[in-house]
Amino acid sequence: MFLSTHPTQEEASSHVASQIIARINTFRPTQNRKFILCLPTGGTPFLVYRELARRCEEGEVSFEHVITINLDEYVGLGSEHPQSYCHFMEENFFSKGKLQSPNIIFTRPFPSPSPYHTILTPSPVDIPPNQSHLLPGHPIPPNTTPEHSCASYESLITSLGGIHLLFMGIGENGHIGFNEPGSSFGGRTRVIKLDEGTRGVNARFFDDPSEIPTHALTMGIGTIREAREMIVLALGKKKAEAVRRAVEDGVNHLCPASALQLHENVRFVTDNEASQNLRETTKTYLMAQVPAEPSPPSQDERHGPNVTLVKRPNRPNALRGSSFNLSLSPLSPREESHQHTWSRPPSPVSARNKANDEIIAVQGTNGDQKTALDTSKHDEDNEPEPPTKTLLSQGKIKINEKLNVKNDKGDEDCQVM
Ligand SMILES: N[C@@H]1[C@@H](O)[C@H](O)[C@@H](COP(=O)(O)O)O[C@@H]1O
Repeated sequence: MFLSTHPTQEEASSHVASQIIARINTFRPTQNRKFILCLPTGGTPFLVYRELARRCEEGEVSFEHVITINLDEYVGLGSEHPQSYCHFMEENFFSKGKLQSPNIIFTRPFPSPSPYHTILTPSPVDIPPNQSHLLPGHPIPPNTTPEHSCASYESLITSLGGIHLLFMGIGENGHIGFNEPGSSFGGRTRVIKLDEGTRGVNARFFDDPSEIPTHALTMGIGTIREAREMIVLALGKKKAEAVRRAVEDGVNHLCPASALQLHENVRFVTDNEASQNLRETTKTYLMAQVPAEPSPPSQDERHGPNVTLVKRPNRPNALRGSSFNLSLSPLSPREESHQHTWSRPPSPVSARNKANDEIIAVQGTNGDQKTALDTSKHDEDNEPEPPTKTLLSQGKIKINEKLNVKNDKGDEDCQVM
């Protein structure tokens, strides 16, 4: 565990944004080698998202080859609800509040009365919409259950080869994601009943207290701990005791964040207020542990030696660097309400673990829904290529792309419609 403390919330948030950007740029993600980034919601990450969007707009980082996976979601709040985490992500990061209409449909749940009447323009964050994944809080996709959605989310993470960087906050009671005190350290993505304390703390976001959900979907602590690297941001004196318990107390189930003490690559980032309960010796030693930063590639290196840097045009995300075309036909109200990124029951899973890489290949079909995964090897670094293409064919969305994948009969180069 490492610790990085900063005088203000702005400086701590900027540091986290810098860390995320450095990891993405050092990784040098490509179309066939995506960077898998897990993201949180809540009040804490707000400034980080603002900073990431600003620096993306300035060309310091691109999310074109980043896949995002969110930590948690309330049960019962539709994507149009302003307090759903889906809505939060659209408003604060994916589209930065610039929602207009019409024409483009998105494969992630979308906070608009009608998904196909909404377009993002012109967002500085260049992440293609089909590369953002959230747990479906409401409505639960057809022919499935919340438990199935959770199992599917686990399969998704596995199919992507695991999470490279997991960024999250911490609850006042020490929760991570929505893993409340008492949660198993080996827990997987699941439905959880919210602690009354958490509901009380989060009541500040709701006009009507009766709307505060009683349950949530959350990645489990076991799922979280499998991320290769984690950044935990804690801001303000209300988090000081949770930070102290997570960092200085023994590892115990009543403080879920204390499980992170056992992970070898976790960085707590705080402002001075959030670290005020830590002993000076703790700060001294954990801050001394911060590893030297690998120098990220320059912009020229990232874009290749023969490419002239051009500021990205001001046009909708979905049209920017998109690798496939979406053709639309109007959806019935029922279909509209089921446009979830992740909406099918778990596929048959075949897994192979190579060394400690946790790269697992998944292949499966389910009726007309297909999961197509590219499991080809990646030459660079002799690492297996993480599967990068998880495509859902659902409702009236047609995905037209030649894929170098195998279908359930083993045929290669199939077309998913
Ligand atoms: N489920 C979320 C967590 O993901 C978040 O990290 C934590 C802190 O929230 P905040 O940042 O608003 O203090 O609690 C929320 O309820």
